[in-house]
Amino acid sequence: MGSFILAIDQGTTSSRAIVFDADMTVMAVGQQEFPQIYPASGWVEHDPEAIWHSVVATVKTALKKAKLKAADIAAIGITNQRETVVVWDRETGEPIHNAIVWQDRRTAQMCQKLAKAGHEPAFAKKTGLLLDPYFSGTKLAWLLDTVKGARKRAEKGELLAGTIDSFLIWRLTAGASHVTDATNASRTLVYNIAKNRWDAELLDILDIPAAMLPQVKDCADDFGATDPALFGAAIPILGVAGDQQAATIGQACFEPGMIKSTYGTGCFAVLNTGEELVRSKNRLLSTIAYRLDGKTTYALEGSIFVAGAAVQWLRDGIKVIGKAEHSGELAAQADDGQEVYLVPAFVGLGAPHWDPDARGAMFGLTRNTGPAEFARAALESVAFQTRDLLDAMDKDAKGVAASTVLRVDGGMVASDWAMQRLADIIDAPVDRPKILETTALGAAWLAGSKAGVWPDATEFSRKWALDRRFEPVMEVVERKRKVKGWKDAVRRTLSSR
Ligand SMILES: Nc1ncnc2c1ncn2[C@@H]1O[C@H](COP(=O)(O)OP(=O)(O)O)[C@@H](O)[C@H]1O
Ligand SMILES: O=P(O)(O)OC[C@H](O)CO
Repeated sequence: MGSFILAIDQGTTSSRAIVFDADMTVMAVGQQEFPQIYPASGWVEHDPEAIWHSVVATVKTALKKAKLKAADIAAIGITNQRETVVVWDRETGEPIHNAIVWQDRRTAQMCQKLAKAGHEPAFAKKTGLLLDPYFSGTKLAWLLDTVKGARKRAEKGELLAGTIDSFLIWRLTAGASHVTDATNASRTLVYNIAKNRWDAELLDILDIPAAMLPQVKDCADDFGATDPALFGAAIPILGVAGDQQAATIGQACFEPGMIKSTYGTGCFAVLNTGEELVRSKNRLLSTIAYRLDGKTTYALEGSIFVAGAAVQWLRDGIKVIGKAEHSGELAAQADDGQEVYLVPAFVGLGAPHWDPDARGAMFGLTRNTGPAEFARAALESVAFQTRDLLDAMDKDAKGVAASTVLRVDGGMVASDWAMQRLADIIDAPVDRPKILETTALGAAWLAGSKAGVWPDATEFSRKWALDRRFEPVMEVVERKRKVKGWKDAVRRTLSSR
């Protein structure tokens, strides 16, 4: 057996495969973007075949770049965009529909109906989540309601369902393994996080046949082995976690009270609450941080749907920048005298507002407003939203968030300007680690420690290394004025329902 670890990071906009050596150093990266499909306003889909091909291609690229063979890899760790759901045929492995992506709002009405019927408390108590279209449950119900004959076929055991990890493992193992891990299960709206099992009552409410769901495993576990025909030899899959939980692990947030915030397409702040399942009174999510050796560690999570996506909008939507990395430079040129706010509710608002019907808005525009003010407003919106999450966490977890440094990662943290503004707005230090592939690192640690080639959590935590700390420098008066302006902008953007 080799000593290298391969992480597959299947994200919202691209798939990545990363080879790490036994010292946890990145040796090679394969990356491929795939198309986003927007069939209607607020709808977002992915072609599961495009995802599958991108994963196989990036694994091959990473192995080639690292000059390694499949037999050199000790284990694979998989991490993935969460909540996105696929239904496929057990015999052929073919999906019956495109994957419905976490950002998709098509089940907003279904969620409203369920809430009106009085079901929200049961969902919240058992899953730690809210009745929002974000989660997999109502998306799966929609597929069963909409694709002809799907529910009957699912009842007969002909169709299987799963989040992206589950679909990939099914394909990687040539149909030998229909499994998922506890973190991915905790995002489905039908998994009881206190009892650690699929919940019969919730499945019944959504009319989802239990037979189509995967077996739920620990995050470091035996998930099956890859079909030798794919990469030349069978490789064991020993680690799986949803990408935000994998980033929590990769940032070594193993102690209660530690927080990481990841800035990819969206932004997800996760606070480790230890073995205690903390219930939020401020509309945050209770979720599973990880489950190791049968022991569950819980977290409070704040989920923002648009972070790096606001930078993509600057680049692809209004075309004021040519590349994402130009956004900070442009924002730095903005006129201090103009107070321009962007509330990027392009797909509604997530925590703590949970308003699927809100849509984006800008405030404070004048004749002088130009590209620089748009760029600053987009980057600042990410900082303001993070502040809202940390405020909510602080209330739920009794002052813990206020006393903690924020560990950050994800594509957007490459921007020094955005990170400095984040520290200024949240009024706390922001730590950027040396390894920015934190999500992949977390998945690799799960697989590597299970395979016995990587160290335990304590040693892994010791190796976490700081690249740069951003300290807040903004004047108190300016921060207060800006935060007040933001709150006002959000109030005016929320839908009236
Ligand atoms: N230098 C930068 N400044 C600001 N935003 C950036 C920068 N580089 C990348 N981004 C943003 O980061 C996001 C990509 O991050 P990534 O972690 O790869 O996301 P995902 O896993 O959601 O696909 C994109 O939305 C992009 O606009
Ligand atoms: O693909 P990312 O990094 O934007 O993460 C997506 C989240 O898992 C959605 O919950």
